[in-house]
Amino acid sequence: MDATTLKIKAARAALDHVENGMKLGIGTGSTAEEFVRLLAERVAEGLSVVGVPTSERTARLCRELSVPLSTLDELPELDLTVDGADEIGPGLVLVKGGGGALLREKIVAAASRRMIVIADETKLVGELGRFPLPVEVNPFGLGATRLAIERAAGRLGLSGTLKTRMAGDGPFVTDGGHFIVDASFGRIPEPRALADALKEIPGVVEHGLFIGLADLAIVAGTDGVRTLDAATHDRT
Ligand SMILES: O=C[C@H](O)[C@H](O)[C@H](O)COP(=O)(O)O
Repeated sequence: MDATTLKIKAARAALDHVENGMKLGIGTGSTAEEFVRLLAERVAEGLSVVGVPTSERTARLCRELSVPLSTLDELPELDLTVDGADEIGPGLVLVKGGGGALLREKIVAAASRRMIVIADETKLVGELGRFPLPVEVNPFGLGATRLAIERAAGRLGLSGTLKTRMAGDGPFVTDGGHFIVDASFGRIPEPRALADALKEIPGVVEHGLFIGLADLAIVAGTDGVRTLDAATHDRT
């Protein structure tokens, strides 16, 4: 079974949690886009929902497919956010931001009563950190911020390459006008400690560690679709 088929299976299972009248946070990335496509089919059949997109890319797709959109200014509290992830670790701690949308994704997830993460089984890991951790930074003082990230990680026993994400000839620029530093630590045994340390650096706008935000993970594999609960990170 190819990755796209698995992403569609996870997205379809998430749709079962969507109810008429819901205010939805809508994630970013290839898996979230499968969810948008399926959601659009249901909307065309009469389902009434309104979505808050987590990126301009997702907003464009929603508009193309006639999924009604709003903003967190109009709807500051959402019922459910459905989004993908780059890694899903124990306790449903996530690494996100491979598509550069982590800041809006985190704001939207935090404004939602529930967050469901959807993924194919390759995203499930025993320990986070194989996927480089995206850190969104202010362009001002980039060099100093990179050094501060390196030192903060070092104090936690972490080392690795930091790369400013590029898009063509220049740095990749997020929807919020920031840069992304991808930090390849290889392993993140203490996500909370790293998250706290990163948040103390003034140039860091946000990081891709999502802790205590996901309630449920729907993970599709060749053996079927599993639902993992945040409390147990186990089959429910
Ligand atoms: O910034 C992007 C997001 O965090 C995505 O949800 C994440 O990168 C997973 O994307 P995909 O479903 O394409 O693997």
